[in-house]
Amino acid sequence: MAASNQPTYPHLPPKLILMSTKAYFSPAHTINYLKSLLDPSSGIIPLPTSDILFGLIPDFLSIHPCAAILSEHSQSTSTSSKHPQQWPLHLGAQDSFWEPTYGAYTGCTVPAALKTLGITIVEFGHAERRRLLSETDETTAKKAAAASQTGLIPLVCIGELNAPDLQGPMSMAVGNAMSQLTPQITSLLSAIPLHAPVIFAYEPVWAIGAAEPAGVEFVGPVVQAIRQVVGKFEKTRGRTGVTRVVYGGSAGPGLWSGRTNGGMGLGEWVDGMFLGRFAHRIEGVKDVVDEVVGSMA
Ligand SMILES: O=C(CO)COP(=O)(O)O
Repeated sequence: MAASNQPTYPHLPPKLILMSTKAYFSPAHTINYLKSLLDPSSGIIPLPTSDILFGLIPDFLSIHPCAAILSEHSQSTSTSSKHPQQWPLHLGAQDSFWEPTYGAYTGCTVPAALKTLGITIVEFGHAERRRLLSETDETTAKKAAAASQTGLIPLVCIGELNAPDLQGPMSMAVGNAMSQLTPQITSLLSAIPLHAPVIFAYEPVWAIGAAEPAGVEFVGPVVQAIRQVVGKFEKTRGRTGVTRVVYGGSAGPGLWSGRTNGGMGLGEWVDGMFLGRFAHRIEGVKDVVDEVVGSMA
């Protein structure tokens, strides 16, 4: 019987807490940061990994030593499986090339190489890459397709450019955002295998690197509309893969639970959080983890 060349994918739990260090840290800093996350005194690890995916997405130079640390950590704490999916946190990459495997692609990192290190998630289409490197929906979809074909989970950033006008009707604000988000979603879903899992990171471009995240009263209905676009695609095109939607853009402690937002918690709307600057302090990560775990009790 011919071997199936359909890739298998890591389990995608219902809740996700993801952190990207972008290019903020030196490799030595990232290694110390990872060690702090893993240190029992931080009170973060272990998490119930079948319910929550906790993931760190470091820069490319730091990936190899981070993978070695995680592999060693899981060997010292477990007598059973040492598979990367049993590591205390998932390791992601901030990009990969649109060819799935090795070749003459100077300066590129192919998904096959990432997979050998235990990487499970690859981020694509971040607003910073779209702005600084002219990445488009098309290149994002091509890259995500190559990662999907390799059995990695694409984490695809989508977002509208301008802040909404909240003086007018909310339906209009959401509609304006969706006019930019819908093609970002459908071009991506059209490129990956129908059974491939995907994580969409809804990151309103105007809310990245800001003092405050976008308001829950706006993000909630936008995320609902994103899910409708995905649902329609599933119905009309036969998509069966799991889709999760997380929020990023100045996300930090208090947002999930609503503690800092008059009780309106984002946790009711999204499947997870994608942290940037507010993960730089280990205590901030611990706060967010506690909020997510607390909401699942
Ligand atoms: O872009 C982000 C995550 O990808 C969020 O970054 P900030 O939290 O720094 O806004």
